[in-house]
Amino acid sequence: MSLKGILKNNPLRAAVVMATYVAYALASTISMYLFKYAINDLTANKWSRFVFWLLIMAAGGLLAVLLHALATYLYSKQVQDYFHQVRRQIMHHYYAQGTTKVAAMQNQLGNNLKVLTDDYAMPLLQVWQNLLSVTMTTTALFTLHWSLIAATAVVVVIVLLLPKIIEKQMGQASIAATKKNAKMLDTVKNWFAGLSELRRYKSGKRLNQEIDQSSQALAQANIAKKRYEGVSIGINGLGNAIGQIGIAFWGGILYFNRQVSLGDWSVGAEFTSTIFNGLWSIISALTRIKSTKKLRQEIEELIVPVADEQQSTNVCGVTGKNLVVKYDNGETIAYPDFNVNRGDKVLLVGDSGTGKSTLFKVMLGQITPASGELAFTDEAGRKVAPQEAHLGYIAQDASLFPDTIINNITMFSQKLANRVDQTVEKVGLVPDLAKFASHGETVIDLDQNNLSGGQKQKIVLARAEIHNTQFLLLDEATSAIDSQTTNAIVCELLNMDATVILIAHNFSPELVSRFDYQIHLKADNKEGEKDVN
Ligand SMILES: Nc1ncnc2c1ncn2[C@@H]1O[C@H](COP(=O)(O)OP(=O)(O)OP(=O)(O)O)[C@@H](O)[C@H]1O
Repeated sequence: MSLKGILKNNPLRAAVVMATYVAYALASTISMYLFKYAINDLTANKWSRFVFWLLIMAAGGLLAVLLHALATYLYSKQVQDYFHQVRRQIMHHYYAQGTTKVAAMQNQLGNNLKVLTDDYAMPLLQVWQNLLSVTMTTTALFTLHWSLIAATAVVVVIVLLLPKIIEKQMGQASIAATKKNAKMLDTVKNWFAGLSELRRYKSGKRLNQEIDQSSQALAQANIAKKRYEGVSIGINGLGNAIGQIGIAFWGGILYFNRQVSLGDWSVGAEFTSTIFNGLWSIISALTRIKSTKKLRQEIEELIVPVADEQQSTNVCGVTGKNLVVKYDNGETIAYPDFNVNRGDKVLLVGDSGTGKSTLFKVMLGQITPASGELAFTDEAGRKVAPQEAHLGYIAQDASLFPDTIINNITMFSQKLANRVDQTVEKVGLVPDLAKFASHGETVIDLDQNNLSGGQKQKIVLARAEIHNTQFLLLDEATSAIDSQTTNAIVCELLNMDATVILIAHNFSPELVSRFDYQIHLKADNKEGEKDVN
């Protein structure tokens, strides 16, 4: 996130924007300069010449307004195009990293880019615009009397030093406000995810408390930010006012000593005012730009090109040796050694809390074991590094997307469209689809929740089936499906070539006996054993 990035996004348009602002500054400075002649002609009673100068000034002013509007429009386009790219890169970063931090992502894509538009991109423009008008006005002022420049320079140094007083606090306040905003989004996400439960148990009070707390913290952070902004504006304004009055006074002395004309004095005062307003504007813009430094660094880290998804290899088997997982809270789970071969159908059992889901997380690379070894093998029996292993994972709460049921099964791959009918039959989804007017083309409405838990699970099972996943981990993936359909689905799974490891409770002994063997985790010493059927 940088000025270079904004300019490079469309170099030609950037050049036009800069040039248009130069033309704008030139037009407005010249029309201001002409006022000197208007005043001098007015004091010399030359009425028609006075009107002539005013008309020329009006034309210059109009031209300046048009140029300004055009340049501002083009610059906004430039910035929005750049931010569009940045958003894309951030999304790609999160996708490639496989992040699940939704609130952080929302904050980066929404709030933070808005802050950067207001406090970085627009202030940059403010700096450029005012830099031009200060430079041109200073040159014009020099033509009136050299000492006006010297006096201006003295006051400028004072004006430049003043904002240092508040700069650090401004930056900290800005960061605090963004952090509190992220916290607020997180709280909303975490608590509203369970809204129906909170309503069921009439726990609205607690929800209010939580939202209230983060909302208050955010409000306070925003107030603090505004307070520092206010103080900063006050300090700059004070310097500006002192400067203008001082220079007008000096111009007055020059006029009384007959060193400048009345026209010079009045235009000089106007120029000084432009210089101070311009400097004030540059300083406040720079202060705002500086306050976004950390935020820009954060975004910069998100937009550095990241490698595309890692190449993954289909795996068929897995072995675990002396595996131990340690959670931060000290919870330690030691696993029995296991060796799952290609095509094995394995039931992972054990009491609640013995570490079944944790073992899946280790296999999926979400948790790194404290010790021991986990190794995957591909079709040819070659070892595959865990980070490269391609596994199918089906959890209790199915991941669905707001698109058609068919697209949720094929995961948007047109190549698989011709196998959808056969697949939905295998997972028992046909009677469910018949209930919808648009059948497989029914769009899944994540807000309205137009599918039952069982239907969702069947869709995800169909997804794994149609993609011919060779290694399937199922964590209570049929918990919401009736027992008859579960039996049918499990039988279907057991007939597949794929290696299947399944966690399930309450399977009938008959169904259990169809698996090749069980890996049994035990609670007491967290050491388990393998029971072969
Ligand atoms: N993120 C975590 N931080 C700390 N401890 C955790 C975490 N996740 C799980 N645990 C603990 O690890 C142990 C195993 O949890 P896990 O979810 O793997 O059990 P499980 O056998 O799948 O249970 P269930 O059958 O109830 O789903 C539990 O005691 C749990 O409290």
